[in-house]
Amino acid sequence: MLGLPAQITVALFDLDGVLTSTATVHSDAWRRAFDAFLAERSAGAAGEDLRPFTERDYLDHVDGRPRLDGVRGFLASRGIAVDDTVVEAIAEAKNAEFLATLARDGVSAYPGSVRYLNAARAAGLRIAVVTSSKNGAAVLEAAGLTSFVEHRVDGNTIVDEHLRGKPAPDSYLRGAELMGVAPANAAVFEDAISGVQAGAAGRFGYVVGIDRVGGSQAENMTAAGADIVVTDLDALLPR
Ligand SMILES: O=P(O)(O)OC[C@H]1O[C@@H](O)[C@H](O)[C@@H](O)[C@@H]1O
Repeated sequence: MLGLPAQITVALFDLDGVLTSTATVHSDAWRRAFDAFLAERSAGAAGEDLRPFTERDYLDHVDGRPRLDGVRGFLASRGIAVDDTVVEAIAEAKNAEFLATLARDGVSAYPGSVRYLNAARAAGLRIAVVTSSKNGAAVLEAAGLTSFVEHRVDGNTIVDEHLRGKPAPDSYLRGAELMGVAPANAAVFEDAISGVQAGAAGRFGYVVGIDRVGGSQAENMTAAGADIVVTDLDALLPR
């Protein structure tokens, strides 16, 4: 059904970059927050790489991961050690940037994803959202997608329930549990390598990679465990 194996009864969708075009809003907010930090730290300790934040940095260290994991992962990749107060300050600066853009520009859902959600609902495929973002509820609401979703696991659930963030499978496993199905009966839809890794680690029945960036992303998704890679969910709908 809908491009998925017959045993799949539940669809677990990541949100930013899968259903809504907010991955770039996150990525821009991160760039502004990290670049302000890097510029200010111009006289860093030896071995620190203080060059500006790049799209590659986002994809490798931040994309799909909970907010604080993203800060820690990126700083570690640059050889920068800071205490928790600094980690939290960068995270807060990023969130302020993200919320400001959201308030200014709103949120748009990918038309192909909305078509897929409607087709899924019509076909009786049950729907949950599994996102690392603490802004998941607000983004779903702003995009007009809340009513499609039976359960939501988000960045707040991850903190409250002490789950490990993606690339660990915990948040997806919690999604399947809330939906009352085994991982083998659920499909994971992801645009981040960390999320594809989470789907593969949880032994989900099918892992769909959505390549929104091009370049080597599709190849990297396959290597991370995606069963199929498409550039839009539309590609899974009957022609
Ligand atoms: O800062 P938030 O809204 O809690 O989001 C955390 C992460 O959520 C993920 O969904 C995004 O892919 C990341 O870019 C983002 O950093």
